[in-house]
Amino acid sequence: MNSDSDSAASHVSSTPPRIPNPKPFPRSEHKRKSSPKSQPSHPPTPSSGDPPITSLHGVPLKIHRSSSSDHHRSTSFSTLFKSRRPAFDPFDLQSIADPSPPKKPPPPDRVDPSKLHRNWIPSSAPPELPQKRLRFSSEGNFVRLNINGYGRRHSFRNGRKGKKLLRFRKRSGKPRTKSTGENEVEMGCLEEEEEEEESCLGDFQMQERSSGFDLGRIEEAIMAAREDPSEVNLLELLRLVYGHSSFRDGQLEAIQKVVAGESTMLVLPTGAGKSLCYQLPALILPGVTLVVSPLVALMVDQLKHLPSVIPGGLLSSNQTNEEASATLDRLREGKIKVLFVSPERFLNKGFLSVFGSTIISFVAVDEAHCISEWSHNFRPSYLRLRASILRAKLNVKCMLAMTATATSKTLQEIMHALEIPAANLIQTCQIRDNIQLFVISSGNRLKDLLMLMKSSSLVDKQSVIIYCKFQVETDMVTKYLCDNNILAKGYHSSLPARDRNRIQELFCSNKIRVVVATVAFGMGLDKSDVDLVIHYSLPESLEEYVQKTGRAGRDGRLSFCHLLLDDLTYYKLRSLLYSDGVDEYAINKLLCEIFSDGIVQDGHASSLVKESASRKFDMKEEVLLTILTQLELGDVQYLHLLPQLNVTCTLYFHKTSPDLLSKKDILIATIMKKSEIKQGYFVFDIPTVANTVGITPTDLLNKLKNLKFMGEITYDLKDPAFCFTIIKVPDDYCSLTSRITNWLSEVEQCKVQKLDEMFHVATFAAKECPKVDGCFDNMHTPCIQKKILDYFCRDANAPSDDVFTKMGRSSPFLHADIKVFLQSNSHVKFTPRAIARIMHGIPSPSFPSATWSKCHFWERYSQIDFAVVMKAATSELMHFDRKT
Ligand SMILES: Nc1ncnc2c1ncn2[C@@H]1O[C@H](COP(=O)(O)OP(=O)(O)OP(=O)(O)O)[C@@H](O)[C@H]1O
Repeated sequence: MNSDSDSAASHVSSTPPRIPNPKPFPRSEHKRKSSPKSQPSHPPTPSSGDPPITSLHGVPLKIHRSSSSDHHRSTSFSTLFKSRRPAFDPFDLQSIADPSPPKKPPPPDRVDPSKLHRNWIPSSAPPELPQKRLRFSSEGNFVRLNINGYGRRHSFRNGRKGKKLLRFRKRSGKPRTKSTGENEVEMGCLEEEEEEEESCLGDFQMQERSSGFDLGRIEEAIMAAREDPSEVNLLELLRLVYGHSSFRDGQLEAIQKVVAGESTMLVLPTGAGKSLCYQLPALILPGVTLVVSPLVALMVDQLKHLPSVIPGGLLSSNQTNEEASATLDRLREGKIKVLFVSPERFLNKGFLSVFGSTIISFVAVDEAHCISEWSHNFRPSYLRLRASILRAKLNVKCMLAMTATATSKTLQEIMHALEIPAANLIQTCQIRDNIQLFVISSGNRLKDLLMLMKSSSLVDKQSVIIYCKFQVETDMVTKYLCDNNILAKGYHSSLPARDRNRIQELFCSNKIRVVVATVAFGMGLDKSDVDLVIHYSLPESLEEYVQKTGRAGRDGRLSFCHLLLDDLTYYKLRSLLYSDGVDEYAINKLLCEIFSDGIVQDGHASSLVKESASRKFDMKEEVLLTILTQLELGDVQYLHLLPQLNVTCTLYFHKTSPDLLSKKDILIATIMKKSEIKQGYFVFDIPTVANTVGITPTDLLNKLKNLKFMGEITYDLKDPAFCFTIIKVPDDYCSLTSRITNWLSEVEQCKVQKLDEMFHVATFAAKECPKVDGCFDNMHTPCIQKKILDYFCRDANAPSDDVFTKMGRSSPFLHADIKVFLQSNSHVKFTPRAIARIMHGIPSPSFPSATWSKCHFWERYSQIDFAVVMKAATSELMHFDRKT
């Protein structure tokens, strides 16, 4: 069964698996075709279009640049914008929404770039014209005011700020070219860049004139707030940059703390304005601000919505080398003030070293609950975000952790990891009081949904999101509504990015009224007037419930959230929570494989091919990654994770014969020695060859890329793998195994408990609420809010109550059925967990649903507690005699 998710790397995420390979920069066909990433399938010919790549401290970079002006052009916004421009087709959106013949649009490539937001992500969405947005209209080149405290700058025609700018520069500790007349001297030194720069300045001044805004005032306000972050000074900056007249709850306090360099924990409800709390300090403080975000889509969205006076950039694992190196170039040139990074980036030594002497003013951790395994959405890669690590590697002293939903236990863990003092917790109520909460106990959710949508109180709601758990459900509900004359669009992560963007755009511009979506919809969605959210499926935790209901009423108007409660969904979700569990013996086997060499060899790279390891140990790839991350970041560091790679390489020679080339190149000689010949081609394992030559697998790949660029070779890569180097071999495998097993099972238990609590709250509202104190009919805002408050504020260290569960504790036929199942599959080796999964209808890597869902017992015991089925399976396996 397909489910959507916001996570690729969290087996402990209560949200389903992430959008497969989300593309931060969907590009035009033209560009895609010429992408160096697309490998020819059979023996490919060398492509002269591929740029030569090398690495700087492990960060892939282009090596060939014809001149510094070329270089500048390749990284400037306007060039990036122009090069991606053809992909954008704003009028296509129009044509969908508006059946009347479209007015003839101006050709896309003639759209005036000066009207585009500098943080606009080309081709992912149409450019928003400045006058349509709340943002201040001084879109453009504010970076040239040198608010970063480093980099080049211009003398402005308004002739302001020369002295202050000079002072920033001294503070940032960057070398200067000359001690006097700095602006003129620097511009003189950079003649080749002058032309481009001047034209940008022209755009900038044109915008400045058209907006009638004096940018000097922003700069003055920044200076004033930097020197004295008083409410008055910060309000002035807020007004100038955002046009808002006051701070919302929690914002001022958070901003003041961060500007003062104090690490802060900020818990504000969805849509309450958390972004502002890192954007304003980023603008005020000298240096770069890193914003860590779990999702590429979220980063892209946040980058797009950065006010243009805050130049931003993005680095994620899914970027092409060109995109990453363009961003790094801009970073080095001081053209980035806020850099969005995925947590995986902290794996990469090259990434860490790229900052060099750049000051990082603070690190903002968005969706900070992902740090805690007790949250509803833990991500192993967030384990890297520890104050000690950030301090040691990046000299970062101040952290801002932000989340919309976290229990006391989760908060405690985040604050511990990021060393945030208890006094610096800023928290407001996690659910906004303009949302009315309804629960309907439903025997037939489809019918009830239709009745709801046609009810007189909801029929006029203009903006509706219906959340489903599974993609198939999304499609089915959409069709049902359409068949019943309610126009709706389905949205899930399997839709092409272009369609997803289009639906989101049309929804945001009120051209689609109803979207039926999985959790993939809503990440970073900043639509203020959603007036109805319907949970077609039970959320997996109160955190998820709060987060999704928070999509409604962001404009403060009264909005409505309905939950359709049915027991079958609860059973299904509860079963699925057991799909990540692992047995102690499987972890032991995995550890033996990871440490199979038994010794530590400096810099020696090992790998674990994801698919085969996953099948061999019957563990999902996400679980494997979690265990590896624990081995890196637990109490003892056993290994160091390297970037993930495709490790099997098939080589094709083109210009020079293999023998001749191997005489000239030691790498080719080693490859030939270490290769197997398959169908006449050399096939080798990248880490093995890299270890023999004494380089890292990433460096080896870069060398191959160079040879490819020279036309000597082409190659195919396959077998995605986790790569790592061993730092320490465990002294005691048994205790390490049991520690990891216990930890994973506690995490699993925690997730089950969260679902039980959600179900309990919904069931109470639907069936037990005495309907006093404001609750009536299906409206249960008071009682649900009270329970949510209890849940989030519960003492972190108090033993958790045994939450009521509806799961059956026994069944008269369970043992007999397991016996029959074992007899009819006597040729297969089962573990108790594997049997229990089949009885609950949960697929696993070794027992996929394609094979096992045909079995008579598949899902038969999904209403009996998983632990009970597993216990019965253990007992039957012990007594099972394969010969009978
Ligand atoms: N002080 C303010 N006054 C008026 N509007 C504000 C203020 N602060 C933020 N906003 C607006 O509130 C909206 C939501 O802000 P933002 O996206 O930062 O919320 P968020 O808390 O990050 O939400 P989410 O949890 O969904 O990411 C934005 O449109 C923003 O412009």
